Amino acid sequence: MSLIMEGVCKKYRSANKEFEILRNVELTVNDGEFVCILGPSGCGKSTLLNIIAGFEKVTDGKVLLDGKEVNSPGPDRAVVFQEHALFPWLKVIDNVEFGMKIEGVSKSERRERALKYLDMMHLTNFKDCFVHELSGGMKQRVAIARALCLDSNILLMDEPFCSLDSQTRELLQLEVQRIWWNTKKTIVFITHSIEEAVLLADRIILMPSSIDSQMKEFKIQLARPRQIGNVDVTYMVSKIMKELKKEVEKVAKSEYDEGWNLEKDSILYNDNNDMGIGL
Ligand SMILES: Nc1ncnc2c1ncn2[C@@H]1O[C@H](COP(=O)(O)OP(=O)(O)OP(=O)(O)O)[C@@H](O)[C@H]1O
Repeated sequence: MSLIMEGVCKKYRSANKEFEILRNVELTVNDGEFVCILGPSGCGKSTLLNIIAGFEKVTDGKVLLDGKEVNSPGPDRAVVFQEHALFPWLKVIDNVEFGMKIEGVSKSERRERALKYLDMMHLTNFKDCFVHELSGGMKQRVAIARALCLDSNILLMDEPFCSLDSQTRELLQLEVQRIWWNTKKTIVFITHSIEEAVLLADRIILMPSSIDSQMKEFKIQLARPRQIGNVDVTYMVSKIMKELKKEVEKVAKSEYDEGWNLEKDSILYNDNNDMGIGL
């Protein structure tokens, strides 16, 4: 399923003030493509994803899924959030079945699909547990299984691994690559981690700090599965890091003062800062 954003603008109004978050966003995600979205904090990544999900309305422009305009949430899009958002009073399997129940999927089919995706996420032995009995990584795997069960064509993921430790994160990055490989779903994935984006994406979109600037795009044409530390991965990470640093610096300048400079003012870049021989 292809996704097209045409001239998308988003403004929020609060206390009689208007805040322009997105201006004339043009974005195409092809059928089966894995796109990661990077950008400095507050640049509008979640807003963009929420618009695609149908949780937020555009102020101007439109979002098309296979040519059909998106105005509200729908079964063609499943979302995985930063926090797992599971129901603590339901068992794992009931959490996974919940979305399908809302959609009116029959009981037997619900169970069949839930077991299939719990198996895919290596959670079969935990299907009868309650949420508090699971680790953070397991909870997020349940959330992914719940999203996959909906059999949507597009999977929208908003920093799904940001609250996990690095080992669990690496495991889930592998799982997501495997799922994408097996299901060929179109995935839009927001992250703050350049490494994560380079490991996962076919294409990375770097959102600018200012709505006056254009988005930048990086094609990641590396063989999979990709590994952190691989020379080509490291090269792409440093290339994108340079661009992201510029955007982060712009945000810092606007939040601190115009004279602020990453190289000059950051303790790690300043030769005059004696941090001791232990560092
Ligand atoms: N409902 C809302 N009403 C008013 N302003 C909002 C609303 N939602 C988001 N914003 C503002 O829009 C801007 C973009 O927010 P958004 O969460 O999309 O950014 P982000 O790039 O995802 O940030 P982060 O990386 O920190 O999660 C922020 O300045 C935020 O305060």
